[in-house]
Amino acid sequence: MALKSVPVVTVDGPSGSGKGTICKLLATRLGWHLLDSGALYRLVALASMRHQIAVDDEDSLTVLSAHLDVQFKTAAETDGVHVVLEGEDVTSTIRQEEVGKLASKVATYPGVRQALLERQRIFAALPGLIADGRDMGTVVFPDAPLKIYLVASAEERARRRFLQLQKRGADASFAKILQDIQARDAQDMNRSVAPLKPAADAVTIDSSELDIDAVMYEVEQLLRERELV
Ligand SMILES: Nc1ncnc2c1ncn2[C@@H]1O[C@H](COP(=O)(O)OP(=O)(O)OP(=O)(O)O)[C@@H](O)[C@H]1O
Ligand SMILES: Nc1ccn([C@H]2C[C@H](O)[C@@H](COP(=O)(O)O)O2)c(=O)n1
Repeated sequence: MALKSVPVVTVDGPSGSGKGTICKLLATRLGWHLLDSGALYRLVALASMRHQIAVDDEDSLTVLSAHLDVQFKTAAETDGVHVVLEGEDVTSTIRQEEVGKLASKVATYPGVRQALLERQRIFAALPGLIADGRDMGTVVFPDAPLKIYLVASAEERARRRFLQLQKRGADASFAKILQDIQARDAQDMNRSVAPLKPAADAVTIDSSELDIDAVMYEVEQLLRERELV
């Protein structure tokens, strides 16, 4: 009897384009698994801070990535997935801006990326996987039947982050957020290994002028066209 292959939908794109939002909604609607690959790079960054590993010590960062003690806990009684690093719940800590910036830096190292590759691939399980990241369609799941490249202008992404921070009551400067987004784009797009770029067979969706429902509508159309639902 032939084994049933696992359908994977990849969603790649720059920071703040809405990947996380769309992937969570899709995974919930379809009842599929969800891979937040950025969380893995953020975990390496956080663990390196805690173990005082220098940001330029690629060898130690590679060893750290290969032995990362992490659990993703989904419990019916909790709200979504909880990320546990070395026994401690770090779900909100890994979302901090400084952790994201360091994640983008450690993600430039080939050894770190290689160490995390298999950890990402094992998320592919029936009934299907929604994979959120920068290299899901190009490197991690090159055979995925649907690849989406979600973009939005840097100004619109900065506006969304600004609103998000304002809602949380955080002090935020639009100019600084825009500058950080542009710096992160440059680092993620220009690294030599697995840079952020659309896969040759990806469908690009520009969400600059689309709300979340409109993006979901386009994605669900694509799922139907590819007979994935
Ligand atoms: N189409 C949209 N229209 C308006 N706001 C949006 C849209 N998509 C996402 N947002 C909002 O933009 C913010 C960033 O979205 P999200 O965290 O999903 O982006 P992301 O691409 O996953 O970013 P990162 O890669 O940095 O984790 C959130 O506040 C989200 O609610
Ligand atoms: N597949 C991935 C996912 C993430 N990264 C790096 C680059 C990002 O700037 C950083 C944080 O990601 P986020 O949580 O903001 O999506 O991690 C990567 O290189 N490859």
